[in-house]
Amino acid sequence: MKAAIIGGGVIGGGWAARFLLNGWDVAVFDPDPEAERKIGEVLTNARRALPGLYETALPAEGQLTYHRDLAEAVTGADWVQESVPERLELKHKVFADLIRHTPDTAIIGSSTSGFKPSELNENGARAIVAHPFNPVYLLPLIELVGDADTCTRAAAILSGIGMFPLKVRKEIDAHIADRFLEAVWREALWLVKDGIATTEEIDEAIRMGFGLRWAQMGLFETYRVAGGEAGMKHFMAQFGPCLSWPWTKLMDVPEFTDELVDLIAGQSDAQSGHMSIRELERLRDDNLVSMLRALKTRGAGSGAGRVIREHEVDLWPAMTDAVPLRTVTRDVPVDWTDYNGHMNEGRYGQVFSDAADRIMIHVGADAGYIASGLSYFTAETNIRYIDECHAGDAVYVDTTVTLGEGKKLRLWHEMKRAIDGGLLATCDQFLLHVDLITRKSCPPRADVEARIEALAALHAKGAT
Ligand SMILES: NC(=O)C1=CN([C@@H]2O[C@H](COP(=O)(O)OP(=O)(O)OC[C@H]3O[C@@H](n4cnc5c(N)ncnc54)[C@H](O)[C@@H]3O)[C@@H](O)[C@H]2O)C=CC1
Ligand SMILES: C[N+](C)(C)CC(=O)CC(=O)[O-]
Repeated sequence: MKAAIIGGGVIGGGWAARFLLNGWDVAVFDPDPEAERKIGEVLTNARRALPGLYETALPAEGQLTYHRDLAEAVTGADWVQESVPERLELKHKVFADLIRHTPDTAIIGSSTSGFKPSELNENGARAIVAHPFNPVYLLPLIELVGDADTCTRAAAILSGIGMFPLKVRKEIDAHIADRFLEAVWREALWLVKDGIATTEEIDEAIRMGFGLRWAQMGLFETYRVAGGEAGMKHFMAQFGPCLSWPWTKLMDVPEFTDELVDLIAGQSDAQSGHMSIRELERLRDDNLVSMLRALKTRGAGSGAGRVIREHEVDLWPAMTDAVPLRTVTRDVPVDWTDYNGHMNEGRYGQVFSDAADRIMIHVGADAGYIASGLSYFTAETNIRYIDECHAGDAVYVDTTVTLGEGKKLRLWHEMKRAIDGGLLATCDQFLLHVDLITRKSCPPRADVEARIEALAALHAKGAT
């Protein structure tokens, strides 16, 4: 599959990374001579962050090309994403070119933050709004607005690259999410202009409190809980009247005078000017990866964590009866490294535990089997740490079944670096089959026992 990225700035660069790291070929058209360097830097950050969201490897990267000619960039494209600056006349000019050269089968998406499809298509273009959020390679939300059939096709494609398509029912200026962002931005500008708070104090008010709530429950679920046992009706009765008290400046927007711009830019420099934009991006990405990974862990996942869990299901490679078995292929996430600058020892246990889980699934001791009250417990592990590995390293685990006899299962795992096959760690792991009700060891179900014994016999014969 091929994506053409028209405009490779902050958002176009993020789109290029999202498609490329999900295995698409990407062609970029941007007249800025600096575009290639900027996209290269965005890609370096994306490669470090995105694969770490998953417990298994993403597809092999596609091919990235840069083009001086728009027609060449869109040739053979399945998706064309316009991300030029937010000026309607510029978008119209770009669409006029795109309509002439884009294959009829390709979807044309616009990253516009606020224009409606009817405005974008005034001159006969056929674009839909596909509005992403920065950083496009990490945040799943994508607002789709426009022709219903095209949006349905678009949603399937975007789900396939790990995004969360939200179809907007009716076109409206600034779609859904930017209506909120504008409201918050407007209030924040007033608070700075009126000398009530600095940029830093406003950021603290968000990140120390409601910002954390919003990432996992949104607005309405959070307020339902805030209504206590009496719920949403009580919450609305108590806080509804505040809307007409002066708790908000409503639609009144402060004028962007030079004085206000200098005030805000100056405070922002004092707050964050000690870090470069790329450093701030890496800090943001590391925090987002940690938060998104945390949101994956409960049940089927919460909020954006659920989207990553669902995407991951399609990424697991099928397992065959090879000897040894390739049980893990993954990248080391940024939050797995410690003060020594390498993967923490505890995480090796996680990797080998994941490898054992894959063996269990392979022999039929899967989620249904566990729900039936049977499982395996690890009774002993002996890990040897042989070489260091770091955030972003691609690694894999090869596993041999060294014993499969009744309730006893013994596994030998070798964790290796993907780039050169270098041995990173080994693990000798002994597991016992258990009854989850009595919490005592017991023989496996006959079919699982037969699979384990067959695997052990095959592995005893040696590598295929
Ligand atoms: N920056 C943000 O936070 C977000 C921006 N957006 C939307 O994404 C779009 C792009 O915004 P940014 O990436 O922030 O802007 P940007 O200024 O970072 O990048 C725009 C890029 O378009 C290129 N460009 C200009 N004219 C062009 C042309 N005729 N053909 C091809 N490329 C051209 C520029 O050289 C530049 O690299 C806008 O519609 C914006 O509303 C959407 C979500 C978030
Ligand atoms: C500021 N903005 C309107 C361009 C923001 C967006 O459109 C989405 C985002 O990433 O915040």
